[in-house]
Amino acid sequence: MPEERKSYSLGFIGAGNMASAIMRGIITCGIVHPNNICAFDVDLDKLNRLSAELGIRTAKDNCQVVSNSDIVILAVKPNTYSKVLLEIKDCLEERHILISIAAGISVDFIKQLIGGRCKVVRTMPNTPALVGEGMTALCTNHDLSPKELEAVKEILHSLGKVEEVPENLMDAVTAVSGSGPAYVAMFIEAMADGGVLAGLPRDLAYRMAIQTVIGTARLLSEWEKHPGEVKDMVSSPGGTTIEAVRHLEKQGFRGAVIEAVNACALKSQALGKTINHVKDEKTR
Ligand SMILES: NC(=O)C1=CN([C@@H]2O[C@H](COP(=O)(O)OP(=O)(O)OC[C@H]3O[C@@H](n4cnc5c(N)ncnc54)[C@H](OP(=O)(O)O)[C@@H]3O)[C@@H](O)[C@H]2O)C=CC1
Ligand SMILES: O=C(O)[C@@H]1CCC=N1
Repeated sequence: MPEERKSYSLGFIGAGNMASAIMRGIITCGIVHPNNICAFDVDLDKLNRLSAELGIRTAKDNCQVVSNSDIVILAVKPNTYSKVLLEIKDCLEERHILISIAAGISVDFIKQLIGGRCKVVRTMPNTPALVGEGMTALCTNHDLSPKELEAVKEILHSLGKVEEVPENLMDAVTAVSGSGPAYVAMFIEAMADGGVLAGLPRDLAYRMAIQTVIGTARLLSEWEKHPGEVKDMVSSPGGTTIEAVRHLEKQGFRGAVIEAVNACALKSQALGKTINHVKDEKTR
């Protein structure tokens, strides 16, 4: 549907896991043509493979990504942000919108490094963007014009659901939706392992565990049920489920998840502090 495609061009600095998930989401949804997507990655093999697969353009360096784009997504690891921002600073113009997807990095930090040369938006996407079921948090931002905000939201909506949150919640968001796919995948793996222990063939155990998570998530989302209500619906008195629930409680299942999410949020916070510290040293 070319008529629905937008005229803005998108640039990616870094073409790793999250960049490729976002690109695939956007291209599948059809809102930006691959010809209007340009990327650079220091790992040229990775960049060229992705370009061959998705039909996106490649740049010779990060500055060329910026010059070729209206909206630039910074998809490198948080500890590479300072280096890349200093590298692209002089290529940035007022027309550019820089989208950060990094854990722990604040809008202020980015703006300071680039000397406020363009608008900056902080987001936290997640990998289910690959299949259009992403959850992206977007920081409330008063910098952007309504039209610019609409363009950014359109890109994020093509990846799945979007929630606007104040920036002070971004570490918690990272801990729930940003990193969450890893915990859910571990749960599915463990559930399938349990199934194999009980005699199921491996592939059948995975299919059943995956569909059970998809189905339960849809039930919670579409019927707006409380999770405890769904647990109660499944647990017959003296039955099989309550036996499993008892074991999960005994092994500290919920406590382990709560502690893991909290540790992740603290790590995101600490990451931000360390990086700000490094930046202070550099610019002193
Ligand atoms: N993975 C996830 O699920 C999520 C990640 N994020 C955020 O996304 C960002 C990227 O993470 P992720 O995709 O997992 O990381 P990856 O390591 O998969 O991707 C980063 C890519 O950037 C490349 N790179 C390193 N230095 C430069 C440079 N100077 N210029 C251009 N490219 C460079 C890396 O190459 P090389 O490997 O050779 O160093 C790598 O290919 C992070 O900030 C993370 O916090 C946010 C939400 C979810
Ligand atoms: O593990 C990380 O640091 C990134 C941030 C959110 C998901 N992955």
